[in-house]
Amino acid sequence: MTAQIIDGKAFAATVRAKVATHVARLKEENNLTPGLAVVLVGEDPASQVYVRSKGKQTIEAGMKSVEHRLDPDTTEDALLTLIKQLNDDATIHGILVQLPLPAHLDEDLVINAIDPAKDVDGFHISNVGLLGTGQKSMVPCTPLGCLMMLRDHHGSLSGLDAVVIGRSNIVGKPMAQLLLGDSCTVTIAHSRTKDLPDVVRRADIVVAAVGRPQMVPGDWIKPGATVIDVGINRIDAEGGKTRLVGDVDYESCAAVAGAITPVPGGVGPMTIACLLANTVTACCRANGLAEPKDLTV
Ligand SMILES: NC(=O)C1=CN([C@@H]2O[C@H](COP(=O)(O)OP(=O)(O)OC[C@H]3O[C@@H](n4cnc5c(N)ncnc54)[C@H](OP(=O)(O)O)[C@@H]3O)[C@@H](O)[C@H]2O)C=CC1
Ligand SMILES: Nc1nc(=O)c2c([nH]1)NC[C@@H]1CN(c3ccc(C(=O)N[C@@H](CCC(=O)O)C(=O)O)cc3)C=[N+]21
Repeated sequence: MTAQIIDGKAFAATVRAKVATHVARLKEENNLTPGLAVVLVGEDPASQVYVRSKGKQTIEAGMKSVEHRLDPDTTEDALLTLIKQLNDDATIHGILVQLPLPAHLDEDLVINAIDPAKDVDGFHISNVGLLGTGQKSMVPCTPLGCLMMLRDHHGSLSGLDAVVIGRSNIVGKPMAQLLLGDSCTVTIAHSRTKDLPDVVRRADIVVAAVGRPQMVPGDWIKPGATVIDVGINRIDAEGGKTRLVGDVDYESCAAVAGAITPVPGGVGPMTIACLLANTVTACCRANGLAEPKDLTV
């Protein structure tokens, strides 16, 4: 079997077009412009690329984009002061602090200082708790993008066996919550999991969020399964160049899977589209307006 390619890049473009429609409507009817602030501490080159493309796509959707690039040695107090300013700024509806932060900054403390209503990443403890109990929250962008592609491909996910490889707070755990919410039977695997190949072989849905280039080979995949590759890894390529690969070995997995997301062009673009969608949702909630129903389902 050769897997169907799930085109995250094209899907994300349709989400961004809907976002742009809602942004235009908010401007026209309510004189509102959704605003997103991105905070980057330090000079990690990969992070700078993400921040640039988030900023560009935010503006293309008609929204306000604000970027704060801070020195790598920024103090916790200075960062918390900036977050308070953004919390108090009525023109800013979404705040994203790029992770990971430099080691001298307490990530939990910083994330939990963001107003949960503006926490478009969905990482604040209050949003994590709401998601875990099935209540309305801000849903983390990467898992949300994965869920949208899965629902689009499968229709119902009810009763399917899903394995999430990785248990980070930003991808693995919220991904598992969303799959459980859609009535999958969910297994969360991690670095201590026994017999990972056997665990993965049982899955109808495999979500790989490990951070290890091409770690999952095709012979771990049940024939016909759906493979969602969250990994973004830059590896050396021929001619002294580099290229992006995921956490699964694309060629061998695509030969057995029923469907697979590519890297690049899969989960990454959906993450940014969901970030814009969450910002529109936050803007509507902040102004007591009905929130769009067609953005993230
Ligand atoms: N496309 C996108 O939009 C995004 C992509 N990413 C990418 O997704 C990947 C994962 O990111 P993130 O969740 O932040 O990473 P983390 O490093 O925070 O978590 C990695 C997880 O993988 C597990 N793991 C590591 N090695 C193994 C192994 N050999 N076998 C099984 N499990 C293992 C770890 O287990 P343990 O807990 O036991 O250590 C951990 O739970 C990265 O490539 C990252 O770049 C991340 C965010 C967004
Ligand atoms: N608070 C926070 N929220 C995040 O959502 C967050 C973060 N911190 N830290 C870093 C990770 C990583 N991440 C990506 C988003 C989009 C692409 C993306 O669009 N990738 C393109 C390729 C980009 C390229 O060519 O470099 C693709 O996969 O097609 C990748 C990675 C969000 N993250």
